[in-house]
Amino acid sequence: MSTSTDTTTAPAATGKVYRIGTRSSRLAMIQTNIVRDALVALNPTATFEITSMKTMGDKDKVTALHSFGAKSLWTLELEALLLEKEVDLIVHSLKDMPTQLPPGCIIGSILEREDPRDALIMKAGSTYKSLDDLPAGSVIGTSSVRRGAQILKRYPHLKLENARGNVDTRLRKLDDPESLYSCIILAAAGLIRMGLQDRITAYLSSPTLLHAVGQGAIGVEIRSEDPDVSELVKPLTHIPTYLCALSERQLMRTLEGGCSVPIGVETKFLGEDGEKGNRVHMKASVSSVDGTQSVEVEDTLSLDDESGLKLSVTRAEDVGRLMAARMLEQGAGTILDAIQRSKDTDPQAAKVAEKETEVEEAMRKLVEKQEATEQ
Ligand SMILES: NCc1[nH]cc(CCC(=O)O)c1CC(=O)O
Repeated sequence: MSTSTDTTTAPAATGKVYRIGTRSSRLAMIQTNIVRDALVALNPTATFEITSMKTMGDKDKVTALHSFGAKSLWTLELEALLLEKEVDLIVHSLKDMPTQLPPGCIIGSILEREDPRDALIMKAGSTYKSLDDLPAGSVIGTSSVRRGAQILKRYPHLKLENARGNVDTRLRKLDDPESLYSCIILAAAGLIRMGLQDRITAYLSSPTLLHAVGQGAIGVEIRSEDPDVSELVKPLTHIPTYLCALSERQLMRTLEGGCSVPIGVETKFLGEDGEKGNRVHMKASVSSVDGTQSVEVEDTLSLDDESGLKLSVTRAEDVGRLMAARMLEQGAGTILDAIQRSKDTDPQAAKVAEKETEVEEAMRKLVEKQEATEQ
């Protein structure tokens, strides 16, 4: 396994040492530095080391894996390091964290969300300003079924083409005069954090495009049996982001039968509002891959339970579960089943299934090893 370690804080004589795991992409490193800087500020005598690595998602160029959202591509090898105590915490884009974490791993903290919207980026030198301006047949670079499905719904005359690679790579491919792309769509959050906000031509949001579950938030994963690290990272949590993220992740958990589907969301924490109490406003959609069918729901729901307990985590998850149930009542199940079937008959499905089996096998070994060390 190729990892690199960089110690930038001088060890304090009495301080503890914590190791932070991350992917090695530029965005992942920027987000890890945000977490480390916040930890250093709160724990000036502790030392934080960063261990970075390439995950399967960084290495594997099989587009189908990504468009199908094969599980744990970005997280599994890092979770192995966590369970083996090679690192004490992992910094992820929350969007890339599966809704089911391996046994022994939990979310320790969710930091304040950057702008969660998607962003439209025109090719360098383009005079077009919005999706509406693009002539029929223009090519949008995206490998995301969520983005593709929602775009096709409103812009059936536009064409989608896969665009793989990290943010810098995708921008380079877009600007290559030889490339087919008129534009690409990326998360605004990544661009903003990388100082590339100048590249954003337009922000996309409902009704055109609902963002991904967890988009724009940073998640910190820790061992479930590590009260010390749990206490360390807890103060980094931004409560409104945390509650919205829990609702979104529960919605996804309830809808997906293990496969990744075009689910879009927009969630807003409305805060303490006198008699109305703490509420969350959620919009959610699920679309067929070609954009011809979709189910959308929207509501404002209370987070205060009957006992008067404020801001309960359980209630946040209930919101997601309830919204998912409403979507299923309105026929989301038919869309989800069709996606599952197309996944099974896709020529690349065998390759995806093979990779998923590999991931599951690796996960099983990891858990077995973990259980053995606990006995
Ligand atoms: N692996 C894709 C990924 N995961 C997180 C981000 C951006 C940051 C975020 O959404 O939190 C991206 C790139 C993108 O969608 O543009």
